[in-house]
Amino acid sequence: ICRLLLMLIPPNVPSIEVDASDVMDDGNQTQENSYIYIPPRVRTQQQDKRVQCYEPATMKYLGYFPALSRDEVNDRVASARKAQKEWAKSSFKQRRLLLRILLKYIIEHQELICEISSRDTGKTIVDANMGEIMATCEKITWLLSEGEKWLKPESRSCGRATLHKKARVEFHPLGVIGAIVPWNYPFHNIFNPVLAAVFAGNGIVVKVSEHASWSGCFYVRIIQAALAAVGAPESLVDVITGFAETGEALVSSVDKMIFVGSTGVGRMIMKSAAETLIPVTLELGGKDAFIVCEDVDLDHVVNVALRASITSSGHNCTGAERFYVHKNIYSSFVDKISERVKAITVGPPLAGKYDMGAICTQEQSEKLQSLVNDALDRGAKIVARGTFGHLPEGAVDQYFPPTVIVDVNHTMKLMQEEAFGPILPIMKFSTDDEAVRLANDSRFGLGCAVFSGSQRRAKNIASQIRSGSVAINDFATNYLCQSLPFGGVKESGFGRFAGVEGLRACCLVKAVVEDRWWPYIQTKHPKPLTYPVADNAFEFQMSLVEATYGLNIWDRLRALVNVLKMLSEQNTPAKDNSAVDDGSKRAD
Ligand SMILES: NC(=O)c1ccc[n+]([C@@H]2O[C@H](COP(=O)([O-])OP(=O)(O)OC[C@H]3O[C@@H](n4cnc5c(N)ncnc54)[C@H](O)[C@@H]3O)[C@@H](O)[C@H]2O)c1
Repeated sequence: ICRLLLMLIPPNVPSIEVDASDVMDDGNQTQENSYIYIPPRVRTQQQDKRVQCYEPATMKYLGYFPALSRDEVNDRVASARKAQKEWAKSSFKQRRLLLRILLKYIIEHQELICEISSRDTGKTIVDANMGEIMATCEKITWLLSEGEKWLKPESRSCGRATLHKKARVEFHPLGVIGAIVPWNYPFHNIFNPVLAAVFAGNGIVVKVSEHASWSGCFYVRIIQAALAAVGAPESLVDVITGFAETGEALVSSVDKMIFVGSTGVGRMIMKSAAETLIPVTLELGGKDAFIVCEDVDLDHVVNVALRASITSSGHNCTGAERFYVHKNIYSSFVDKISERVKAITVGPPLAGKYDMGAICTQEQSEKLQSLVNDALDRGAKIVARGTFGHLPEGAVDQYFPPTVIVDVNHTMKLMQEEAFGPILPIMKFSTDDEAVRLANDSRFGLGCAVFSGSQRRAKNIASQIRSGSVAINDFATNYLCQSLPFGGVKESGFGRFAGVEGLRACCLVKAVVEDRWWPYIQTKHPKPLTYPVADNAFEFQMSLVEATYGLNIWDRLRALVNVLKMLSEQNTPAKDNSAVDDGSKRAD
């Protein structure tokens, strides 16, 4: 009752001021663009020294940030390390206040956060709100209510040999965590590792993507303002900009790496981490299956399928990328989804009401087209595409409409490689076993969704899919349950970054034992085992093992009697051990 009453009293959470004047001074995309960015045809690299930022939806130039050198990265990590020494002593009360301040700011500034994300990535503000804000608020709320519970020392049972002990696991901060993150959710991708790391008492330095540095450099101001408000050093959390070299420098200077990105780069991160032997969490690509049995409510599933593949222009690691639909409803599913896709409007998200925005990079747009071309060359057919709105001149190549493709099979790259875009390839299946086989025929294993009118049938299929998560009769809702771990298997990576497992993965997990009845009962080595060991030491040890662990009570009792007998006998210490000088002589 007290808890309930307390919930009715709004907590006194201070507000923070974050200067956004420079980021929002020219945010209206309906205005004439005077400065259009033309990205170089070759991929930008570290030697360019600058990370150039532009709006994917309009190609309007946003500015640049430095590509930090190894020394500069080391300096940033050193500052975070210094700050962490202080923060490690903070109470959970102080850490919760930090989270509440952030939550308050986020809720009061949703529009600002979403517009900035939209400008930097090309997604709509509705998608930004769903993917950036909601997921982050869920994480904060979960940490507020359960974070301390999962980081408190946890009692563990003692074994038979250590009945006189108390055992527990303690969760200490690791130090400074490094995170290298992609561009798809620039707000959430920063907040997600930062919240867990800082709540567990760590410092953290996040290397943002070269394709979403502009927003990242604003979002970190929010975190630093909140740190200042709770009296913590601002350098505890930092955001750094650059390309691969900057990322590599980060890997070699931190105590743990959280990498979220492509499988290829994940491999490189693991190699670099081997040098300093730090733990790594690899959250890599996906090619999630979306299985639809014949007994579903088709209209409902079509709605979910569209969100699963088109949200955030399809830039989702757990986006639905392979649709397997039962042969009995295959045609109706294809017809319904095609009709809906044709009505989806695509355009610059801040210039009008569009369902889907731009593709974040031109490179990504080209990759989507090449996957589609490969499929078409091998006999696939496009049955529906979304509708373009008024596309800004100079940014036309940034748009790729949602595309429904049929007659696909697993020889096509489209069914094997991650697309990370709004493409819906649909295949039919005849039996549940076939659906499982098709879903598992992938290098990736991140998420999966299974739909059936029978919950039991859906669960049965889901249990056979080799993936880090599965949503039954829904899509990716596991990500909104922030108590759950998130991560994959196979080429989707390993380690978990959300939930209890993700929070504890930010910790030095320390096993501690101490005497239960100190100082009255302590470990005392039995006489035959004290140095120099007795002649019957091995016999004694064997009896001790049987008396402690034997399966049969009579054998255990017999062994116990033996143990007691040997203890009571005069234990003759092995004589003349010093004579063993050349390794060949044995004591008498
Ligand atoms: N599993 C997940 O949770 C998850 C979530 C979001 C995105 N992703 C994946 O991210 C990918 C898309 O993002 P991306 O194109 O930005 O990925 P990416 O792998 O190209 O880049 C990710 C980050 O790694 C950095 N980087 C590149 N080379 C590096 C190196 N040698 N050493 C250190 N850092 C280096 C980049 O600068 C960037 O910040 C997709 O594969 C997607 O599935 C996974």
